[in-house]
Amino acid sequence: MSEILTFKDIWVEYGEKIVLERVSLSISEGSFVSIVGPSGAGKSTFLRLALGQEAPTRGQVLLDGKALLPQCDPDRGVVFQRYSVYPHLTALQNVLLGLEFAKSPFLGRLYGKARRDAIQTATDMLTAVGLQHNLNIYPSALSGGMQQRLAIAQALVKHPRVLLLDEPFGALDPEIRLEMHDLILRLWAQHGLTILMVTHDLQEAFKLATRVIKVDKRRHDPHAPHRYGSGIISDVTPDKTKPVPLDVTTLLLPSSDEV
Ligand SMILES: Nc1ncnc2c1ncn2[C@@H]1O[C@H](COP(=O)(O)OP(=O)(O)OP(=O)(O)O)[C@@H](O)[C@H]1O
Repeated sequence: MSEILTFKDIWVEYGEKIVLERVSLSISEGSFVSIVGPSGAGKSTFLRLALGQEAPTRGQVLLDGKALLPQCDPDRGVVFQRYSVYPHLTALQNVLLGLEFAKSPFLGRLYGKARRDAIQTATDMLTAVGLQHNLNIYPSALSGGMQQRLAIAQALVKHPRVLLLDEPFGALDPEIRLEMHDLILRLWAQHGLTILMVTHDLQEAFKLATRVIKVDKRRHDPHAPHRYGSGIISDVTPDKTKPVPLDVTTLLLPSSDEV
């Protein structure tokens, strides 16, 4: 499998605070990578780097071997835990808007056949996530799970190659979470996506991902906690032939060459 995203010796610093240090990682096209780690370890920062929303202080992020442009582009789509969708637009308008801006960046509006085609594409995408009966509903009238389905449709309609998920199921009930797991695995396979997902839920990470990466500090200075940043302390390939063990924390213990 070819590499799609590469992080080369990344450092992220905010003033004196070092958030990430010496992070190097290659992500193969088609993989499902989950990033786990304690709160504040820099997981979302990782996603912002992959999205191009933020540039590293040092090091490089490459997409297909080329430096990432400091902006979002159609190659990457993103879904956050909440507030990914526009509350004043219906489900259909939310998904359509992305297509209109992709095809008509200045006006953000399509006309005639181009608009009819875009409406069909948006409807198909909403059908793929199970929202075909809610096209004209506003997000406030959708359940949390349905809002996340809408956010996924909005991200996928532009056919990104990389889908970035920041705790996408974190606010959902356990039963809805399981439905969303099935949905995301189906879309991952159908669309040939590469997925990078941040989650606090280790069971979720091991169930969904083909690779689980833990970020945490490799070294601590008790007098100056901001002095050292997080790095990759373990990089695990879950065994998909076996059920996820109840206690997966032991699988994420740092290997001696990673500390
Ligand atoms: N723009 C910024 N300026 C200063 N510090 C920042 C900025 N953005 C993030 N940080 C700090 O970087 C650290 C990592 O933040 P990040 O949101 O990436 O962590 P996280 O692992 O995703 O945390 P959580 O699991 O709680 O969401 C935090 O200490 C945060 O306060």
